[in-house]
Amino acid sequence: MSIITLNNVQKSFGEISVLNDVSFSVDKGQVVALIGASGSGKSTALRCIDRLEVINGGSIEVCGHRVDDPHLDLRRLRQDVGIVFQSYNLFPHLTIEQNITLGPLSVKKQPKQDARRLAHSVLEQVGLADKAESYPEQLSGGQQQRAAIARSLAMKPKVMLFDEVTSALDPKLTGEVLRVIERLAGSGMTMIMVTHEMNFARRIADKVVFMHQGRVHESGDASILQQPATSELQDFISNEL
Ligand SMILES: Nc1ncnc2c1ncn2[C@@H]1O[C@H](COP(=O)(O)OP(=O)(O)OP(=O)(O)O)[C@@H](O)[C@H]1O
Repeated sequence: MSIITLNNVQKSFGEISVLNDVSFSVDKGQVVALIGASGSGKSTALRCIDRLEVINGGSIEVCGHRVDDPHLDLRRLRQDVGIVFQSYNLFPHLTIEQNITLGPLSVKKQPKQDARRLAHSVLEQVGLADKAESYPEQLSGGQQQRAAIARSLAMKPKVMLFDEVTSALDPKLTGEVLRVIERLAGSGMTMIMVTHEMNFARRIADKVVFMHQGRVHESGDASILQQPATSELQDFISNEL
């Protein structure tokens, strides 16, 4: 059963058409790798799913929310959809625990004790149980990114969107973050990840969506990375490896 559906999505910035007739769906529990060259529209597609961008045509449905509906309840959408970016966006003046409890306290109005308990459980999940009292600047990039993932998880999202979350990290820190994402995928979380980590995509993606010039050019299970049907995907993979 699909939990995310994009149907003929169009998105332009002024005169520039960035997404053309983009359609794909994600089933509950599926891990989707969204791949493609720089500028092919991957981040824009992800941002449209969370209504950080408003689409110009087509439709998007996520966890039962019609994202293109002008009367969409944004707060409810954002509770169901967690999104993590390349830049961790943690508040520098708050401890890791305070960063994580902010959403549960202010959006979900959870009692403080419950929010703290939750923070410790999600920090444990990402291997940062001992960093609750630290400030972001005291953490490595990989640790900050894992804290950002924990912050998203504290909102108990039904789906997670990852936008090139390891692009700013060196290989060792990248590995730490990918292991957290892999564990999350193993626990049944539905996710879309925009990634340039082809080996990672090959290992954990149930479905690969290859974008080229604002269109879904090829999609299928991870075997398309081994045997691409189109020369564009073939070229892309050769350049990435
Ligand atoms: N807010 C914006 N205003 C104008 N143009 C934009 C905006 N956001 C994205 N674009 C343009 O849309 C196109 C697609 O960008 P997008 O970031 O979605 O690509 P991408 O595939 O994620 O690339 P990358 O791998 O480099 O992040 C690019 O040409 C970009 O310049």
